[in-house]
Amino acid sequence: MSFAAQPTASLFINGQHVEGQGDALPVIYPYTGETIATLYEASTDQVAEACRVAAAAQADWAALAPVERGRVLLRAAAIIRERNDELSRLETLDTGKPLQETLVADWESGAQALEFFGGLAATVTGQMIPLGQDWAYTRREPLGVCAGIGAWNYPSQIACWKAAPALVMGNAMVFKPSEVTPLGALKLAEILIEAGLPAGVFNVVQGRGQVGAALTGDSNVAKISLTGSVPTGRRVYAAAAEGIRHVTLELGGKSPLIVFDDANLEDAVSAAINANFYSSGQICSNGTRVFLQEGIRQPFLDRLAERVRNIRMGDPLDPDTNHGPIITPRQAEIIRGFIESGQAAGAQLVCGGAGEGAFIPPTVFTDATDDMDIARDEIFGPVMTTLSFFEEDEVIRRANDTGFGLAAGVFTQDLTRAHRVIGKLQAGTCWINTYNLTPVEMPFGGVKMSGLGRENSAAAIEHYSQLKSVYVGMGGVEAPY
Ligand SMILES: NC(=O)C1=CN([C@@H]2O[C@H](COP(=O)(O)OP(=O)(O)OC[C@H]3O[C@@H](n4cnc5c(N)ncnc54)[C@H](O)[C@@H]3O)[C@@H](O)[C@H]2O)C=CC1
Repeated sequence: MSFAAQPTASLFINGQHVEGQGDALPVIYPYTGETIATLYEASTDQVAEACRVAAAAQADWAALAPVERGRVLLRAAAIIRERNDELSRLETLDTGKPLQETLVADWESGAQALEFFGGLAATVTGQMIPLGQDWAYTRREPLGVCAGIGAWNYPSQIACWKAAPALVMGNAMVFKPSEVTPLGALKLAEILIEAGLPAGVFNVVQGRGQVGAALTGDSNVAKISLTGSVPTGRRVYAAAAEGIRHVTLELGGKSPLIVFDDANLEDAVSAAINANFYSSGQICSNGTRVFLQEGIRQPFLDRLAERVRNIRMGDPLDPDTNHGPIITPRQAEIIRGFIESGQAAGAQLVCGGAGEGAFIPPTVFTDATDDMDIARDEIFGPVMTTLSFFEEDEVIRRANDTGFGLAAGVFTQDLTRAHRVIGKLQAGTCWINTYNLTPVEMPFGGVKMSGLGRENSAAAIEHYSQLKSVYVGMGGVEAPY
């Protein structure tokens, strides 16, 4: 491959590239199955060293004026934009996602987070609380060392979404990307140094689950922010409890997208495509349970099947490709298992199916029922399950009948119904007449099993800081004796 994916070394600690002392971590390009780089996991000692270094660097970083910290992030955002082409190619090699997507959705979204929090830095203030003669004030202070742990579907975006609010509030970070997609975070570390971040404030360790577990349990770590599956979230939460550490959990989902009879058909179909097939369906907030009101059901399915024929599946580096391979053979096998189980349970395929090798085409099921696995479990692949409904109350009840609560969408032209239904849906991130737009200005996160805390927006500031209250005595002090 002409494009060099092999990084200088696997880890980034204290501003230096450092080779990992653990097991090998091959980086496989999902399209060809070719090993494009070999990295090495961090040893337990190296994880501890990264956390120590971060703790040592954090105090001076926190002592800077917020506007100075913000400036570093703004410079990093500018560097990312200058190098977007090169970074997006690397992201495509790391994830297999079409260049058409990575050029606009991955590093660009990361740059927006750095820009947003960089600009917000100087606006974070405390409160002055009058108490008669005395008064109190609050300070919003950093937590210390934050651990970031990422999933493989948006590796660089996830790294930026976690680093930006953490760093701007004066924390240091040790980030562990997914073992499947380790490359982008190393680029972010280099870019932040180039933008003026002091060495040690942002560090990268690599490895599988046990490296994540070591990070989660490190005594220097004050907070863990995980993007991953529910089972991993449960483990991280339990480990965090041991040290009473803060957590943000961005976990999985099985989100409803409800299309009423009066919806704009073309928009609803577009949204359902975006909500199920972008990134080959490997998106946590996807609206994979598409509830269709009986009157719009058939026109919707017909138009969807027609539109899906325009898919261009193939080489992710080809600028015309809009549907890439599945991240790993193992994930493809899991997705195929769900497709088989849907068929065995009696659901009908409108289009798609098992596909071949790394590719699974956009797959749509109809005649599904709420109790089928394809309607209950997160598939994390390009599989849409459509379910029909008649009444508003009925669909709200069925939409909420899940342990997950990440996202939800409603399509209707009836303004009052849109807000009424959204008000009753148990989901952290909702859309009306669109789907899967996650601008940095809007809080993002889930309820129920889909997670805790919020990323993006000013809401994220609260999750990367803590309040100190200061009572100021202005008079004498009385005592009982
Ligand atoms: N809500 C959100 O923002 C998002 C959620 N996700 C969810 O992520 C999942 C897919 O990503 P995967 O990488 O397969 O998830 P995963 O849960 O297998 O792994 C996530 C990360 O956790 C690490 N990890 C594994 N065991 C650990 C442990 N015991 N302690 C600490 N870290 C550990 C992994 O190495 C990886 O870096 C899906 O469920 C998806 O819904 C993905 C993207 C966004």
